[in-house]
Amino acid sequence: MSSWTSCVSFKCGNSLGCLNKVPTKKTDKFARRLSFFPSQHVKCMRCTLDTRCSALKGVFRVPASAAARYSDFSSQIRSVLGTLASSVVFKSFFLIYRTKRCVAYINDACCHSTPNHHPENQTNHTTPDTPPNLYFFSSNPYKNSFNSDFFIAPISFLSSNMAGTGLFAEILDGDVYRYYANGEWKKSSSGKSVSIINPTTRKTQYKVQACSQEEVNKVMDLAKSAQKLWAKTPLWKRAELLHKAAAILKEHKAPIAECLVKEIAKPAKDAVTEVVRSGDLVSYCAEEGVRILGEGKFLVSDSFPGNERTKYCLTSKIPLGVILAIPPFNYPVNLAVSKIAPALIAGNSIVLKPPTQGAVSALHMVHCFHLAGFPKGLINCVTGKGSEIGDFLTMHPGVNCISFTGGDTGIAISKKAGMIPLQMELGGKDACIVLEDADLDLVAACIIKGGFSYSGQRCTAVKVVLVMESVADALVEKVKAKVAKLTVGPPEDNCDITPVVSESSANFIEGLVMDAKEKGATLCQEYKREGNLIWPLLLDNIRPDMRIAWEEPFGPVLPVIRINSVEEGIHHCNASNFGLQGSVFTKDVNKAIMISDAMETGTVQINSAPARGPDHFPFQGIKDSGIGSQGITNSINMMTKIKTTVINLPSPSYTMG
Ligand SMILES: NC(=O)C1=CN([C@@H]2O[C@H](COP(=O)(O)OP(=O)(O)OC[C@H]3O[C@@H](n4cnc5c(N)ncnc54)[C@H](OP(=O)(O)O)[C@@H]3O)[C@@H](O)[C@H]2O)C=CC1
Ligand SMILES: O=C(O)[C@H](O)COP(=O)(O)O
Repeated sequence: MSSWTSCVSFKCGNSLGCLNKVPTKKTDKFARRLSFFPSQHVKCMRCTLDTRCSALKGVFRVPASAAARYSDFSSQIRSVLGTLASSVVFKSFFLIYRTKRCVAYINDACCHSTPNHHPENQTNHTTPDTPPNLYFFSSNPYKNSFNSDFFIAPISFLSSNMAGTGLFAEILDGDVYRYYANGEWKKSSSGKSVSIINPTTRKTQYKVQACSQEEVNKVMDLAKSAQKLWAKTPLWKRAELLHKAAAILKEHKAPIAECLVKEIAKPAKDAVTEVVRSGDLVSYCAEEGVRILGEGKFLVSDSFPGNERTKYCLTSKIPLGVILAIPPFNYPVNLAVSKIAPALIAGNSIVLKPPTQGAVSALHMVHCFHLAGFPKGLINCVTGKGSEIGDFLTMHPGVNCISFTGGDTGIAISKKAGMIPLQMELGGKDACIVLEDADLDLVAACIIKGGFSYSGQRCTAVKVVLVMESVADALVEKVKAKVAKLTVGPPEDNCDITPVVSESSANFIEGLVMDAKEKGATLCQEYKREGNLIWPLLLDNIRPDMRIAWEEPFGPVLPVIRINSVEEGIHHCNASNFGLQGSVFTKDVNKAIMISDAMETGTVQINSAPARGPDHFPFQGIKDSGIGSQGITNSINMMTKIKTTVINLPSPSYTMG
């Protein structure tokens, strides 16, 4: 059976100007109306990232194996459109219906060339590679020049826009995504899969292979052999491949972003940003690697007391071997490439274990590296639940270094791992100390961006505000006004606040809110939750006996503690078991430096919210927030070891050195 996935797609764009405003909810309803498709065969792949009025707004995918059943759907789709037309909310479909030119093409490989020069219609609409049963239905917004209301979209149009199709089709086996080993996409012999739940719909969105321990063993062997050859590959060639991977990644930002929207409910625009940022990180890493790995050290012996210059010491950085990379759900692409790219440029191989929520985004990203042409076995990606294969991976004797980002799991890993270098980026309770002289408008803006972007699910999110009592009322009012403007809803609609990653996460956040409420906190907004969606909430008058004063909610709820002195703020910050980032807002630079010195965190931001980026800045946590430092340069260095060669001379030489 061909691995092609057949498609039924529609556009709700036309040249009459109303369609860009059609809320995506309507496309969902439209999907449901197509009830003649059994639900297991239909996935609504809303494609709202592209805001052109003519952009593809919805695609229904039908497995090739089931496609034959729908060969008579043309008349049915017409009748669905007819029904929809009776409803004013389906304005766009109404317009389409009124034209009565609704056409569906079935197995139609005929050519509808597009004479006009609009960029969208530049592609050749001949479909010689059309797989059997490719159904495509779409309105043509440029009917004046095209002289028809519908056209067959080229395969390439779909390929570059949808997860698991076109170039990405080979990573999917039926409805389960494959894992990647030895340069091939594979099905696990375990016969088991792991479901990925869409945080918005709370239904299974994707499935990935549950890799077995035997498969992990095999992957480790492959990675070990591939690394030996890769270490002998010239640095410029390693860099060249990384640049290629970066370009492919950025070119395919749309399907990867689509996965991020579906798997982790990242707002669509932020999802695209994550992919682009990741491509940039990979390129920067290639350049930085060429610079810093191209240099070594030359030492002479006579600088140490009692020595003549009879020894020349050459130092260089060599790879560690196999790097195990484990990123968290919230940046499954960016925090994966921040480990993969430094590892590869430094001559290491990679075994990636993506987070379950985010695994499909990561698999698409890995495919971009595959397409770039890296040697077989150098990059591998095993999927499965961390709770099931995590220990086996982290304690595997084939692993030479672990680069992990996540929560307390990292503390447990550090206790179990062998004598290998560890890079741990863990949780945080990033405090924001606000002094009396601070620019409160700036503070309020930073608190909103820092505390609520991606619904607070960032390790660097502002997680507690420590504000001087004298300005607390004014600040709380300003933040409240901004919270009221945050949009709440599905990630497809680019809302500011989207559902948190899981029901258990939402329950945990709710527990923190209820604890604070019972102990007398002031809820500045009404607490509201629907499924995994929690409305943004500012909690004022938080006291140290409340859990939320210390625990990391990883959600859109932000505690405010009123303080009476700077020392009180510093004390609260330092009493935390976390030490990732902190920030201080004041116009007095001397005070800012003093406070920065006193805060026991890896980074202090002066007059801005905590942030990891730009990605070449050093990034580290102390205490329970981590071990070691990230950031491109530090990660490359961390993934190497120093090798020295000493040339012993028969007699002192002062000609060199
Ligand atoms: N300091 C930093 O840079 C950052 C820290 N974080 C922190 O991460 C947390 C949220 O991320 P989240 O993904 O929930 O974190 P988790 O610690 O739950 O998971 C992180 C990764 O570890 C895997 N994992 C789970 N159990 C094991 C195990 N026994 N052995 C090995 N790997 C395992 C997970 O896989 P699976 O999904 O299959 O369980 C996932 O890939 C927050 O605390 C946040 O602060 C997040 C981003 C950045
Ligand atoms: O995982 C996280 O939370 C990221 O490290 C945050 O990155 P950012 O601060 O650059 O968004």
